Amino acid sequence: MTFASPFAPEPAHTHGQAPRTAVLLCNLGTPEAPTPAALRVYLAEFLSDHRVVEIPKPIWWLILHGIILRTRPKKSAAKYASIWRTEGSPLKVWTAKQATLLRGWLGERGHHVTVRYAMRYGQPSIASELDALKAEGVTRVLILPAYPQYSGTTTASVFDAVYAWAQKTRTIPELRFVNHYHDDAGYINALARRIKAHWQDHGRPDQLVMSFHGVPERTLQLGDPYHCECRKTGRLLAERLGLRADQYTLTFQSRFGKAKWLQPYTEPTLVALARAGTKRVDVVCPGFTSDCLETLEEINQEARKAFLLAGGQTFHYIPCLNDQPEWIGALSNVAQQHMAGWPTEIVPDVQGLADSRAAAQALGARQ
Ligand SMILES: C=CC1=C(C)c2cc3[nH]c(cc4nc(cc5[nH]c(cc1n2)c(C)c5CCC(=O)O)C(CCC(=O)O)=C4C)c(C)c3C=C
Ligand SMILES: [Fe+2]
Ligand SMILES: [Fe+2]
Repeated sequence: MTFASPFAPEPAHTHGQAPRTAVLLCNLGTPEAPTPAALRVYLAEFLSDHRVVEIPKPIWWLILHGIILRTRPKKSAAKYASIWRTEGSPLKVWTAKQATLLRGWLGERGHHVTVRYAMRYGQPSIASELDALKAEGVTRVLILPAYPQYSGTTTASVFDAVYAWAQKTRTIPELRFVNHYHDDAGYINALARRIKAHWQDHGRPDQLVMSFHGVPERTLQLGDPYHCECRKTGRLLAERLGLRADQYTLTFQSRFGKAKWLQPYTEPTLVALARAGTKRVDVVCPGFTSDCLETLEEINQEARKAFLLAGGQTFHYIPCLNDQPEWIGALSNVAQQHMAGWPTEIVPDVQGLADSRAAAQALGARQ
């Protein structure tokens, strides 16, 4: 008598194979299309994550399914439609490009490292990409979140998805996790280069606003390091740009729901700056490594409108790091530091491979 195994069957032909290393670049996720139906699927998965919304599950389930998923998909779909590209959602387009460039960057430096990207919500999922890496013979995986600042709502949720996959997997690859790189010199340098290049072409603003995605203020009280890490990124970036404290402002955007979130809020700050007579602001979003809905629509459309309506004269949005070479270099450095001790040269173990194949065949195992 045989029982169904709780672990998915997997090929035995990788037994004895030399270690092979991969980097999995993990980002948030995005809807499949800018339509209410696709938004409903995306938001249902995203907002059901207890890491993202910490309200007790039964109460939240009623609010989510009774109210939010009936109204928000249509509104959000219209916003996504305004930024959608022929190739798809900007977040996915940029993340995919970063993975390709990172693979090339590491390859040119003599490392045989596979690089793939995955999305925490939607496709390609973290589980499907880890399965694909295993099928390619990868035995060591570095999980690299696309978030420089650690937050329980984002970084930890990526890790949850990896652990959930591992719990269903028989042969788990060696895993390493990058928690954060909010103060990495390469990352700060890439941001500074981005901003300086903008100022070379367009002159300087009266005020530089550094806008980070917000989180509920309660997460800070409960010990989440996110607020501190955003502040540190902001301070290091200002130092790198030679800005005085009165030349920049750090704010938090994308508030969701009625609770207090980290302050100051981005849009009210921009309105207050305009009312106080600030003529030109430049807004940069250092916590977002790819342009997405929150930067292209919320900042470059909505916040721009609010600033100009309140009497501001000039609004510049400085794009995210996206495919900037200095940024890809910084990302590759972060990855390499975390792969220390992991050989990244492939040395095929031909005899070991033949032995394990023969042994598996003799037992009738899957090939
Ligand atoms: C409900 C609570 C939310 C928390 C907490 C939150 C934290 C958080 N989010 C990002 C990065 C991104 N968020 C994006 C979109 C987005 N975020 C929320 C809600 C929370 N985020 C929602 C509901 C949405 C979807 C859009 C909408 O309906 O408003 C995106 C953009 C995705 C895209 O497809 O372009 C990013 C990126 C961080 C970094 C963060 C905490 C630190
Ligand atoms: Fe968000
Ligand atoms: Fe702090």
